Amino acid sequence: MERLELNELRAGIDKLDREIIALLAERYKLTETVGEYKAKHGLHAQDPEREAQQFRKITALASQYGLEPERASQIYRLIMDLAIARHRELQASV
Ligand SMILES: C=C(O[C@@H]1C=C(C(=O)O)C=C[C@H]1O)C(=O)O
Repeated sequence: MERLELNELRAGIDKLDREIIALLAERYKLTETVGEYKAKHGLHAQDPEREAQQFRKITALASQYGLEPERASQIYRLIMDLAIARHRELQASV
């Protein structure tokens, strides 16, 4: 691989990272609102039924886009765990 090609690949990565961060921030705002609703109504921070539904969707989407479903699941496990931790914080502050 030439140096120029490496730089082009990295520029592509930088562009995608900006989009990923923007989308994660948007997702975070939605989960924050869900967390506030749950805290207000005394609902559990974690919802295993919703998570099972999410993982079915995520693994199907990953296959569709050529990403290993197991990798996508690992990434989403972390994203969801962070949302759940935040929901627990919100519940503790009610
Ligand atoms: C956001 C929610 O809370 C938790 C986080 C989830 C997520 O990040 O997708 C899914 C289920 C819940 O364990 C929710 O219940 O919808």
